[in-house]
Amino acid sequence: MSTILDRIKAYKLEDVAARKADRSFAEVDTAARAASPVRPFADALESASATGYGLIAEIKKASPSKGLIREDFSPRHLAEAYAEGGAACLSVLTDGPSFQGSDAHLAAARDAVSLPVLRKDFLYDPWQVAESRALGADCILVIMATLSDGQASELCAAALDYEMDILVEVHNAYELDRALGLPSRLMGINNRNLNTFETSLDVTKSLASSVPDDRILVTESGIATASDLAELAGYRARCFLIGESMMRQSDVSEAARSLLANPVAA
Ligand SMILES: O=P(O)(O)OC[C@@H](O)[C@@H](O)c1c[nH]c2ccccc12
Repeated sequence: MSTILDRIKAYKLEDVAARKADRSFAEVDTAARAASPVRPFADALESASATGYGLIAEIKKASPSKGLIREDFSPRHLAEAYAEGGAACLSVLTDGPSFQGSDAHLAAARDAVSLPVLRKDFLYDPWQVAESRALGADCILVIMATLSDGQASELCAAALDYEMDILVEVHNAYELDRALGLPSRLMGINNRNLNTFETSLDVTKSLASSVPDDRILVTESGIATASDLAELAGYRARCFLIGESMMRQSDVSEAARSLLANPVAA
């Protein structure tokens, strides 16, 4: 049976082939090298989480499991509101078919603020890393659940060549073990299984102790309340990637601010 992730991968590979046919690597690489300078993503999380929490606030309109999440959707205004609420970094969905995202959302959000930005999409080909940088992205996502070790290494090498940061994302011990061979400072534990879209904070609780101390642990998905953050902080997570629960509130500044208000001591 094909899973949600299988379906996404199938259309994404077609989409990438079409984009590559349209624009040579040389062209996109030139645009990447001329783009607005990289903003340090991992550094921003490291410094925010030294005393408080490091929040990666996500701009996401819809998802495959929930459908439309937020009607009133201006990436520029949302970026400003998140920055004002204390987010350290932004994450912007650029996938259209499943998340109603777009490349323009990322460009608009990044242009509105000075925060570093993660391109939240499904990357398979170094060409997409160049494209991400050309759009202004400061960090890419490397999803172990959908990549071979070789593909993951290639994506990381391309990101490092542009001096971008890399958020490697894992969901189980096997993926974590593979991810530890990659040159990334950021280790994301996705609480959501991308094949079934089932979400449980227990995923972070069970994997966190296997993440070496020299990696910045980021817990991702399904996080809704200040007590979720406090509970996960008990498993040494101090950086949080949060979308839906804030996107569902009318005042996203206040949503971010209240999650960050009372961090447990580091
Ligand atoms: O909206 P949530 O449950 O707070 O989750 C945010 C983020 O972790 C989630 O959007 C995500 C994590 N990894 C992904 C990979 C692809 C698409 C989306 C994601």
